[in-house]
Amino acid sequence: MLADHDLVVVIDFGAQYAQLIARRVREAGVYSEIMPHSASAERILERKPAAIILSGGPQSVYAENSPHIHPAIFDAGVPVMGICYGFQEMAAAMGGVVAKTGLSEFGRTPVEVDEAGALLEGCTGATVWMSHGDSVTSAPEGFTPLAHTAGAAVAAYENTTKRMAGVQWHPEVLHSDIGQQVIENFLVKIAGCSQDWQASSIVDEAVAAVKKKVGSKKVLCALSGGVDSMVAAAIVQKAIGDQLTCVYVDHGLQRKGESDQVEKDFVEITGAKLVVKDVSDRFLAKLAGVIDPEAKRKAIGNEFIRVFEDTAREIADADGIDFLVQGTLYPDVVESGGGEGAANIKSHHNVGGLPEDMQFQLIEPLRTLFKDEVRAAGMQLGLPEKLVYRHPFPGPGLGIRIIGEVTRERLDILREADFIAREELTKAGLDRSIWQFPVVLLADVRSVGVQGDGRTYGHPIVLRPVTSEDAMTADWGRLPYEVLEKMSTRITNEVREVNRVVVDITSKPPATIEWE
Ligand SMILES: Nc1ncnc2c1ncn2[C@@H]1O[C@H](COP(=O)(O)OP(=O)(O)OP(=O)(O)O)[C@@H](O)[C@H]1O
Ligand SMILES: O=c1[nH]c(=O)c2[nH+]cn([C@@H]3O[C@H](COP(=O)(O)O)[C@@H](O)[C@H]3O)c2[nH]1
Ligand SMILES: NC(=O)CC[C@H](N)C(=O)O
Ligand SMILES: [Mg+2]
Repeated sequence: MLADHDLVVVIDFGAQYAQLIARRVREAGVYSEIMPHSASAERILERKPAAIILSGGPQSVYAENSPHIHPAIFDAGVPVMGICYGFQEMAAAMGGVVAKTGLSEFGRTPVEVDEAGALLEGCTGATVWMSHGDSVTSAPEGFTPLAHTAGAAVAAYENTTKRMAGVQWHPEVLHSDIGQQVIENFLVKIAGCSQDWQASSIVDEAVAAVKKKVGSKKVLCALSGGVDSMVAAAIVQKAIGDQLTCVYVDHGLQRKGESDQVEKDFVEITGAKLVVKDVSDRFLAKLAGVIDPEAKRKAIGNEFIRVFEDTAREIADADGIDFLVQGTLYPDVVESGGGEGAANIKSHHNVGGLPEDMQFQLIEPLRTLFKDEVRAAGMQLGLPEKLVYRHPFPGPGLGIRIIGEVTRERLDILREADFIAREELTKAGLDRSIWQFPVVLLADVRSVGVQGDGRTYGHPIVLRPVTSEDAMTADWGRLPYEVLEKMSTRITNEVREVNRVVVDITSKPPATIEWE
């Protein structure tokens, strides 16, 4: 398949962003795949890579048992780029010094360019996205240090003779200026790759793969009304038509108006079969007394599957139903610890929250993709823009936006506050500039207020507007003060139990988008 194209191998050291690196390389017109750091040097070199990129990772290169690449990789004459942990790994392997300096940097960081070289050509300074605790304090001999930040004495280096280079920051994330440029500079100027690869249609490949896998069997699709499952369903419907039945689970953790909209919009647009399961009692019973976020996620993930199993039994013919379609995306997989050696950040209900005894074979046509790639596929499939650009909403819904136990009463409070905040966002015309807008109830926190000349002892609501491209990194959304004021006034006036509204101004990292 790749006989005519250069291949860039991304070595995954347990990064949150390995797939994102591969994707940026593909965006630069060079085909790219990921391999685990545990792959042997022979296995990697057998692929005849035109270049290798070493990803970031949670470990420290000098620590015992930290992951390493075989030194043969650095001697093979193949161009290598290191990113974050990979940058530190390359520095250490080539004779530089890596240390914990006590100067961590997380999120937006200004970088000063000392000498642009080939890697940073044309750049004098930039704002980049950092996420590190260790630093390269001295570049290896023969490597030119190119840049520094307040917390990283050497933030970039290159050795054009050896065709090696690296950066401490994350050029693969959207929030780094000159990110794509740095990757392209490495690929083209340092490694000499040809930019002749084009992503063939994601949709056509996925349709063919589903046809082959399913044959004439019946398939169930978990449909949430969100973009991902709608695109997944549309792909499967294109492949196997009315062998498909969609199931929407109304678990009582939805936002106001959500359930009606799913029934109306989806069936109208696709004409697919839809079963709606009204099971809020079941979910609330499973969530009673549960406070730990991971326990909540697992309880919800389990119950989802139990409902799908019940539905499969109800509608199956003699053959039964073996396949379950989910709109899982790559961020769901990697955050659930599904990347090679990746840390478990949170168990997404559809990946890490699935029960161990699940009988279904999963069909997840979007599992290696990111939200904006899915949106592009949705537009290509002819789905309406209004639905394709809906804000994402997590499967566990308001259940992970109530910090504390989930009860009906608390859900009602949050549902109202969320509705007001979203209504004001839409009125202000900001739906497209804000990527997602969680509204969170701090149910176990109370504070004193004065309302109508009397004392109140109510709950705070947190507004969490964010900008992002793919949920892997995010910045806090700068809502205009007038809009925030309107939200705050309306929420405290209209939702009796709330007497305080606060805004979350943290990027991801260090925070995540959701609070649990
Ligand atoms: N209420 C629900 N009923 C049935 N399936 C669901 C429900 N909520 C989530 N799912 C399943 O879990 C998957 C992951 O949920 P997620 O919220 O990430 O995706 P989505 O809802 O399809 O898209 P979006 O990210 O835009 O909300 C969905 O694609 C869908 O397959
Ligand atoms: O379907 C889902 N099931 C889950 O369990 C889940 N947890 C987080 N999210 C969504 O994923 C994106 C990244 O979220 P975080 O920054 O909070 O990890 C954001 O868009 C979140 O809303 C989920 N979606
Ligand atoms: N994001 C990373 O790759 C981090 C690398 C290393 N764990 C550090 O903290 O410096
Ligand atoms: Mg959703």
